[in-house]
Amino acid sequence: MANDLQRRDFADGEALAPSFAAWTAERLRAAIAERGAALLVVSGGKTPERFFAALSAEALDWTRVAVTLADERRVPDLSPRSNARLVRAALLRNRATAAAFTPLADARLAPDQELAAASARLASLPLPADVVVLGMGDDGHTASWFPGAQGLREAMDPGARNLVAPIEAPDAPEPRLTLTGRVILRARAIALLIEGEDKLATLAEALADGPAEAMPIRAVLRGACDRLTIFAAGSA
Ligand SMILES: O=C(O)[C@H](O)[C@@H](O)[C@H](O)[C@H](O)COP(=O)(O)O
Repeated sequence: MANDLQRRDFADGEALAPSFAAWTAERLRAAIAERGAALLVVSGGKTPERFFAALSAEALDWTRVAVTLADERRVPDLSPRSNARLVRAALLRNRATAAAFTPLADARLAPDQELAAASARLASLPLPADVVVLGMGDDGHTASWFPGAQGLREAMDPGARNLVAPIEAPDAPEPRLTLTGRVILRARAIALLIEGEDKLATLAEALADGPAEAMPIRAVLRGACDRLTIFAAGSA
């Protein structure tokens, strides 16, 4: 139930980042202690950069941490819109240099081959994910679960047949790959990172009644509420 959601509020993104990094690191340490490995799934976009910087400095056995992406745009590796590029530049540094990063997309391949390769790479990771970090767009999308996307219902399904799904949506500037509900909604812990008044308003709207297809973040708010923590800041 939405009322049971765990939520931590901060004045701004600068105050949020170190607490969120400490929270994430604690879960990764616990996973390593429990099963000798940890899987961290992160989102791209603009918001997580400060969090990535704080997390990269956390002391933990990064050699045992696998990192992958919740979604990726179908762009060349060096494109400023590549989420892999952001992760390499902002997270895989300092202590986190030792983590093993598995990118999702490979825009050099034909779409079918790219999807097959991404699915095989995902299947080789130590699932279930210990922490999935999600963002949210102003339209209520999360990962690449966009309103109006073809195949959205299957992508959001915790029982989805596949771990990875291709997404094309009217509001997504380029084709994408996204993890499905089978990975995201079955994670041990999920964190939703929300910064700015506009996104807080979008979140309030998503918490109200309405179809998940209209605001896909609802699939997370409803389908993983027992494992979800919202990290929210009024300004970036
Ligand atoms: O690759 C992506 O676009 C994301 O994974 C996406 O789901 C993102 O988290 C939101 O769009 C928020 O993005 P911003 O942080 O840029 O607002």
